[in-house]
Amino acid sequence: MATRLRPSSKRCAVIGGSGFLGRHLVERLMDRGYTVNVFDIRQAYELPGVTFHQGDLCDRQALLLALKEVSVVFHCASPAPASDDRALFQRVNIDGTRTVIQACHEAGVQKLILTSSASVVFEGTDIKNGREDLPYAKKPIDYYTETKIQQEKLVLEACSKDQGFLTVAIRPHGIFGPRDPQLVPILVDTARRGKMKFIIGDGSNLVDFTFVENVVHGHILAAEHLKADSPLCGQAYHITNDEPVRFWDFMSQILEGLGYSAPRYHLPYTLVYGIALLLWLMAVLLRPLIQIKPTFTPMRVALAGTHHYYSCARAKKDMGYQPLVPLREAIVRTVESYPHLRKGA
Ligand SMILES: NC(=O)C1=CN([C@@H]2O[C@H](COP(=O)(O)OP(=O)(O)OC[C@H]3O[C@@H](n4cnc5c(N)ncnc54)[C@H](OP(=O)(O)O)[C@@H]3O)[C@@H](O)[C@H]2O)C=CC1
Ligand SMILES: CC(C)=CCC[C@@H](C)[C@H]1CC[C@H]2C3=C(CC[C@]12C)[C@@]1(C)CCC(=O)C[C@@H]1CC3
Repeated sequence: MATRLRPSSKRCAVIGGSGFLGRHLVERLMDRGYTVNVFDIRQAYELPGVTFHQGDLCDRQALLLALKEVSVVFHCASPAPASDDRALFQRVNIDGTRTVIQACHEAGVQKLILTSSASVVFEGTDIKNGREDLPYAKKPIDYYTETKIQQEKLVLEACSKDQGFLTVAIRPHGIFGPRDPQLVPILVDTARRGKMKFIIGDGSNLVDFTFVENVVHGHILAAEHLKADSPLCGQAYHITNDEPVRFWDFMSQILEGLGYSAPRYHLPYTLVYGIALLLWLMAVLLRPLIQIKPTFTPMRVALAGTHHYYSCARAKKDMGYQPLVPLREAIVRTVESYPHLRKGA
């Protein structure tokens, strides 16, 4: 058992602090005068004043070193959804999160803020202005999301005012911004391969895309408002840009901003979904012989062709959340941050 030292309320740890969201969070916390420990499986950068602890969050002893004298823990580590590795999702998101909670108890941590996902309620069919009281998806869209559901339940159930251990879950949706290794790079790669010509469905489906700085703002507000007498204890909060946008308009703005053509031709949703399902089945059947990674998975087609946007009224009411960066400015700043992905670069 580690020796308990008195935690300072401005000393925090960011598990997953080398990742896309984690690094933005670390930078903002530093600006706000926090002392930050980063715990991550890799060290991606160096920042004066930040202490790095490299390790696997499933390793309790390694975690304990990073949580010494820490009062607030942000847990935003996860294997990438695209890794499609069931055993890894189970080990890191479920078993690892149990280890994080246990280590927090042992180190005397007072608050745990989990980065969950709005997709925990998404089953591949329309969600319009979804609130946090929607039930968890019975059939989650993929195994990553299934483990995000279990992870969120573990963290919220661990909230105990009696033990002085308070927890809250932030559910962002479609995070984007500078240094994102997913959204813009996938989009540009698809365009460069000549596959961004088609709009799935009629193109009117609304989706939340959330600028990374707004997601960070939601996390810090949650940490600062999480108190024993506050409504945040053991609750989940949607954090979005609060400006649902047509999925295909958003994609087109990013593509055109980087010099690529926007998709123009429409394909029926059911047709594309059916083809994606078929390709996915073939990939599964052929897996022992050859590894195929189709661009059009059923999950991606569902994300691209349905409405999925969420209300953040609860976050506004309980923690005074308002997005700091509007969508238009966020898109411009994102496009400008990827000069190497411009057409012809
Ligand atoms: N990006 C998005 O649109 C959304 C993300 N989220 C959630 O936000 C969080 C952050 O996502 P994002 O920043 O995009 O992801 P990243 O992959 O950029 O960051 C996650 C970080 O966690 C690290 N990590 C993975 N496994 C472990 C482990 N066992 N021990 C320690 N560190 C580990 C990763 O290392 P490595 O890269 O080597 O794996 C990476 O540095 C995640 O929980 C994700 O589920 C929720 C909704 C939307
Ligand atoms: C709102 C939300 C949850 C976004 C998450 C990010 C990714 C899942 C998307 C980022 C780029 C998207 C994309 C497609 C699907 C969803 C993304 C991967 C397509 C593969 C959908 C089918 C196409 O026609 C091409 C798209 C490329 C970009």
